[in-house]
Amino acid sequence: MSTTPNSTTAATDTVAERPPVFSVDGLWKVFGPKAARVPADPDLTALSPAELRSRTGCTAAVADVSFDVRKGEVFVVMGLSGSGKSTLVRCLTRLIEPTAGSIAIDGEDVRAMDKSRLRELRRHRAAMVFQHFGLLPHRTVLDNVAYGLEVQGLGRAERRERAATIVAKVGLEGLEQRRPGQLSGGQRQRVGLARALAVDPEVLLFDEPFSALDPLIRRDMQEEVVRLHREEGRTMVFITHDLQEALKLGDRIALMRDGRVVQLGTPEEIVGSPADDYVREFVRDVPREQVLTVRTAMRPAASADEAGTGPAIRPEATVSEAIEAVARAGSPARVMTDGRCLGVVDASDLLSVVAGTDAAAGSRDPAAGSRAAGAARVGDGGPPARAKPSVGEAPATRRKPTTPPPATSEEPA
Ligand SMILES: Nc1ncnc2c1ncn2[C@@H]1O[C@H](COP(=O)(O)OP(=O)(O)OP(=O)(O)O)[C@@H](O)[C@H]1O
Repeated sequence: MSTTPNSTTAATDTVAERPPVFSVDGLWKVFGPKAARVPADPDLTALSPAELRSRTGCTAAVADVSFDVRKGEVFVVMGLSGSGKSTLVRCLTRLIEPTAGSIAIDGEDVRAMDKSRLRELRRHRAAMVFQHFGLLPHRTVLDNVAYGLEVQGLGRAERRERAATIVAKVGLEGLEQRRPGQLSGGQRQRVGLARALAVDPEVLLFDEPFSALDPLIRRDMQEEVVRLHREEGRTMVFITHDLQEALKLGDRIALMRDGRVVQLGTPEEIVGSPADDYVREFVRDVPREQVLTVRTAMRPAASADEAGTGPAIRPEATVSEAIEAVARAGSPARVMTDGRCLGVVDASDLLSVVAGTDAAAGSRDPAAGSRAAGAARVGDGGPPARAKPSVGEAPATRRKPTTPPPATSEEPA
């Protein structure tokens, strides 16, 4: 099977330049009586959730949401319980029928799909990994993974061979003949993941897959997702209510509140330039130095001497890594790319990022800043602030903030 769905994507491009896989525009899902009148009536759309409920008996679980999920990105939908995450992601494949708005996958109108096209969408193009695994209890691990291939009509020998490859890929080698009841929660989740992967979908949709797992196993699974994404560059949409998980996994995060996307941006944009007080409060306790990059902190070199000496660091290195480099060298560091010095950072620049006293985090980079609020179409405003890792490349600095690689060589690591 092909395990490199994005192998045609140039290794050097950025996520923002890639075509959208999912394109969502003005999407609404309203539960309740005469739901369709809500999106169409400006008087009703202007109401708060509580007012809408008392006036109409309706809940707008998704309210005028627009975004693109781009090829090869991990797109995280984050928000507190009841903010509309599951409803939004279920609308993508019409597991929940939207009330209004448009959804396209690779340009094809999802809302216009007939039953068989929808089945094909869910089976082959956008496979879902659920929190409660959805495994068949009487089947072995191997047969659970092969199940989706059986549904696709593949012969027994071929599907078992393919399933065995995927089982090994998710670290379950040796457990092929066990039944789900004989596995730990983490192992069961791996089977769920393997089953979704087996059909080689263009997009993997994860519905809070790890929230029932204990913290260590959860971290394991997060790393598994990072590894899979690094190796395959598969497009992923990941629901979570956990900010740390969102920051760790997401190339971009859509932060939801009361059915609306209050901000959509890279982890750096969300932490460095919160769109409003709600987001600011949400990210208040995030260690900024582990999320913000030196792009945010750098300033122009004061002299040719400053531009020519000092340790070299990559623009996407975190502030935390830069602190280490500057502390070791005892001098400002140069932010280098392709042998060019983009700027420099000294201890005081870095400290102001940590303290949150830098003028407005992200303001030094014209590409930075929030690009989304409310109903505005989001994510189309050009490249994200942080240099995006290309497909197949590990964005290891952000994802493993506690073990930064040394970043002090002349050739930035
Ligand atoms: N079938 C339904 N009928 C009526 N209201 C619903 C239905 N499903 C969801 N809702 C409401 O829609 C809103 C969004 O629910 P949703 O499950 O999408 O939130 P969520 O962010 O995924 O929450 P959680 O993290 O708890 O799963 C909530 O107010 C919920 O009560």
